[in-house]
Amino acid sequence: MTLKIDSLEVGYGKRQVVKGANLKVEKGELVGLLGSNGSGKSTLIKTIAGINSHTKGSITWNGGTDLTKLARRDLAKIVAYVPQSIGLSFGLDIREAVLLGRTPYFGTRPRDEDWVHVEAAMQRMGLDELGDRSVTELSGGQGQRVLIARALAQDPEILLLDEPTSALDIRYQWQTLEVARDVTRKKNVAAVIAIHDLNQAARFTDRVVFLQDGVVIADGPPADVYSPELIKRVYGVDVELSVHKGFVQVHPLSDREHSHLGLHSTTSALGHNHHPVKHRDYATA
Ligand SMILES: Nc1ncnc2c1ncn2[C@@H]1O[C@H](COP(=O)(O)OP(=O)(O)OP(=O)(O)O)[C@@H](O)[C@H]1O
Repeated sequence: MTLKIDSLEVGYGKRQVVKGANLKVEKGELVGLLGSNGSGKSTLIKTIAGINSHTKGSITWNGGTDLTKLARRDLAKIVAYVPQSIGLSFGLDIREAVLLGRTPYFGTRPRDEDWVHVEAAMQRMGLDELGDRSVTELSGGQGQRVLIARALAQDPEILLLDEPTSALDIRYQWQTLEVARDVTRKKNVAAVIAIHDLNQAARFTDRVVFLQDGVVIADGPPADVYSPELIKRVYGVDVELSVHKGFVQVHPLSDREHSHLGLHSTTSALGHNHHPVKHRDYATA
């Protein structure tokens, strides 16, 4: 089963933002969506989630279901979306806010089964102690964890996470990425995560996709895709790469280090645990 995005075009008014993007995500795969600010990551994710509409191309699931044609309730049984910002409803406690993830499944009243999903999701996100607190009392990071729990309670086939760790402290950043990876694997979910931290993406995702100006310019496992040339092209930053505990890592160079090492060096300066990475070259657009 595959989420397939073909030649997708999305804009705001006359301005095109996603300009013919292609992407495939298999069940059980966590794909990191990378790219500079404004490259179109959120727009792409929101379009898959049915929030933005596209002007051209297609978004299909499982060999032919056109996600853009599904009724909202049916779409919500397949796709869960964790937005960048909080925007939680007033007057709800945390448990009720997480229960919103179950609304596609029940009629007027939640069933026992729905509460089981709610409690499990709250526990996963470390919210079980906070269940009765009002969502209006939460810190930014706690609110973000509620949104992730709501998406987990939804028990989706496709999980879309838009920078879910941006408000979290390091413990919950790692916990969230671990949960995203575990849910993807154990529940066989197709997951896309927009993320800025290249090193966390390398650590937790199966594949990374770089978006530049609304177009996918690189797609593959982080160790194959990351290169100083690509990162310079996307972010305008000189970096060197290393491998730490089996994961490719990116180290931005200061001007001084940069002139010392020379342009586009892949030589690690970080000691025994770090080894230079071979990389592909990408043609400039
Ligand atoms: N609601 C909107 N109306 C008009 N333009 C928008 C809207 N949302 C986003 N844009 C524009 O679309 C472009 C892509 O924005 P988008 O939020 O998709 O980028 P992004 O890659 O997610 O950025 P970031 O890394 O900063 O979150 C930007 O130029 C942005 O100004």
